[in-house]
Amino acid sequence: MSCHHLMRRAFYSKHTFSQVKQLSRCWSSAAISPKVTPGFVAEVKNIVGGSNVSTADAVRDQHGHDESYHGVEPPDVVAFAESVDHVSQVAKLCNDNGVPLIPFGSGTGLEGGINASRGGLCLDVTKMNNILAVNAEDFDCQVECGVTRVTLNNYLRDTGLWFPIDPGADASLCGMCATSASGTNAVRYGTMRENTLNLEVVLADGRVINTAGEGRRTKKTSAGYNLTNLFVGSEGTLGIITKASLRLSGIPEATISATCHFPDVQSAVDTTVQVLQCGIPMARIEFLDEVSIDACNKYSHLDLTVAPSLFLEFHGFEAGLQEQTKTVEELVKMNNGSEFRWATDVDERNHLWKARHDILYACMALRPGSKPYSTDVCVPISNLPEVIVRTKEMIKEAGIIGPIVGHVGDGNFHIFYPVHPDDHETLKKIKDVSYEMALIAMELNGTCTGEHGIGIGKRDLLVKEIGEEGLNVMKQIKACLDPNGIMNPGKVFF
Ligand SMILES: Cc1cc2c(cc1C)N(C[C@H](O)[C@H](O)[C@H](O)COP(=O)(O)OP(=O)(O)OC[C@H]1O[C@@H](n3cnc4c(N)ncnc43)[C@H](O)[C@@H]1O)c1[nH]c(=O)[nH]c(=O)c1N2
Ligand SMILES: O=C(O)C(=O)Cc1ccccc1
Ligand SMILES: [Mn+2]
Repeated sequence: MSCHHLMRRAFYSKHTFSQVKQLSRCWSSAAISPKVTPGFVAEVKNIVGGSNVSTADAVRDQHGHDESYHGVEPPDVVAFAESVDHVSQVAKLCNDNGVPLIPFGSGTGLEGGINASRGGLCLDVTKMNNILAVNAEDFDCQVECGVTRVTLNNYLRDTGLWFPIDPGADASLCGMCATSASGTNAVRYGTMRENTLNLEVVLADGRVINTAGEGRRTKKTSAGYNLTNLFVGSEGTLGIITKASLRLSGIPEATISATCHFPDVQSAVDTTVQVLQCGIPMARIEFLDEVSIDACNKYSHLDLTVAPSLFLEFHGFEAGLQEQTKTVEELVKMNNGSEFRWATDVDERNHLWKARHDILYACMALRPGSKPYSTDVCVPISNLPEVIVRTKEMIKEAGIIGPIVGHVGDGNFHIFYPVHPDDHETLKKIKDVSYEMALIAMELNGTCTGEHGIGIGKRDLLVKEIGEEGLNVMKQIKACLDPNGIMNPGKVFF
C-alpha cells in the first residue's frame, strides 16, 4: 500500500464526514498522488485545453464523492474531455506517468465508485453528450458517454421509442453501463447487460476498441468472447467507455399503474412470486415496507395506507391489460391484500413513480442530517421471502431503523439505513447487519449486489461471492488490460 494511501486511510477513519469535507480543503493544494506534478497538469492542459482542467477545491470536492455515505476523497486534478481523442491522449499520459485515472459519468453512484482513494486525475465526460444515431426501424441508438437517460428519452419522444432502463437518478448512459444499472423496469425490459449492443472503449494505454466490432449493432452475436459484457459492470477499472450502442423499446400502447397494501411483508412478497410464476409480464413490481410508505407520504405528499405495499405497472394493449390486471387483483386478494388503488392518468402515474424514485431522499428526510447507508442484494425470486424475513429479524434485534424497498420482481431489494456519520455505534450495527444480510443472500444462491456494484463498499464480499480462483481470473483480466493499474484503482478489488 502506498504512503499517501495509508495517510488517507488513517485520516478518514479518524474524522467524521462533515469534518472530512471541510478538512479535505486544507490539503487540496497539495498533490496526493506525487505523480500529479505541475508539469503533468500542464500536459493535460495541452491535450484538453486550459479551460477544461481544474485543480480548484470546489471542483475537486464535487468530483470526489457520489451519492453514497462514503466520505469525500477528491482527485488531484479534474479534466473535462470533449472527444474520444481527448480521452485516449489523457489515458496514455496517465498510463505513462502512473497516475490514477477515474472516469466520472454523473456522480449518482451508490458505492463510492468515483472516490479518488489514491488521488489522481478524474476524467469528467459530461461534455461528450451527443446522440449520434437513432435507428428507429432497428430499435437501437448510439450515444456518446455523457448523454443521460432523461436526455435520450426526451430526444426519442416523437419516435414512439424509449430507453426503458430506469435507475431513478438521471445517470449518464455509459455510467449506467459501467455499473450494470437496472432499476424499476428491469423485470420487463432487462438490465444494462441485456440492452447494450456495442461499446467504444478507450483502454488504459490509449488504444480505442469497439467491443463488438466497429459499427456492429445486432441483437445477437456468437462472434468470439463477449467483450461488451466484460465492460458492462467494470466500474471504470478496465477502460473508459466513450460510446454505447443501446437497444430501444416501443412505447407501450397502454400503461396502467396501481398500488395495493398487505397485512405483512410475507404476503406482499408471496403475491409477487405468484404473479411472476403465472407468467404475467409485469413492467414494474416494486415493494415498499410500511416505513418506506410513511416516508413517501411525508416527502412526496401521498396519502397511501401505511402498510407493506406493492407499486405495480402494466404495459401492453388495452384488452391484454384488462386480463392481466384481473389476474393480479385475484392473487392480491388471495394473499389478503387490499383493493387496487389505480393511477391511470399520466400525471397521477408520474407522481407515483417520482415518489418511488425519490425514496432515497424521502428516507433521508426521516432523519435530518443523516447520510444514506444503502444495501443492495438479489436472490432467486423463490428465496426472496426468506432473506427479507430473516433480515427484518436482524434489524429488530439490532434496534436500528431500516426501511426496505425492492425491485422484488427481480428478487432484488435495498435497505436504507439513515445514519449520522459520527454515530459510530449505530454505523457498526448497520455494517454488521448489512454484511450478514449479504451472506444470507449468497447462502440462498444470490449476489451481494444486484445493481449498485462493488465500488469500495463491497470488495470483501466479492471474493466470498466469486471464490478465490474466480477472483484471480478477474485480476488477471485487469492486469492484462491495465498492467500499470491506473484505471480507478482501489475499486472492485483492494
Ligand atoms: C436516488 C438514486 C436512486 C438510484 C441510484 C442513484 C440515486 C442517486 N442508482 C445508482 C446510480 O444511478 C447508478 O449507479 C448509475 O448507473 C451511475 O451512473 P453515473 O453516470 O452517475 O456514474 P458515476 O459517475 O457515479 O460513476 C459510477 C462508476 O462508473 C464509472 N464510470 C462512470 N462513467 C464511466 C465511463 N464513461 N466509462 C467507464 N467508467 C465509468 C465510475 O468510475 C464509477 O466507478 C440506482 N442504480 C440502479 O441500478 N438502480 C436503481 O434503482 C438506482 N436508484
Ligand atoms: O431506489 C432505488 O431503487 C435505489 O436503488 C436507491 C436506494 C437504495 C437504497 C435504499 C433506497 C433507495
Ligand atoms: Mn434500486
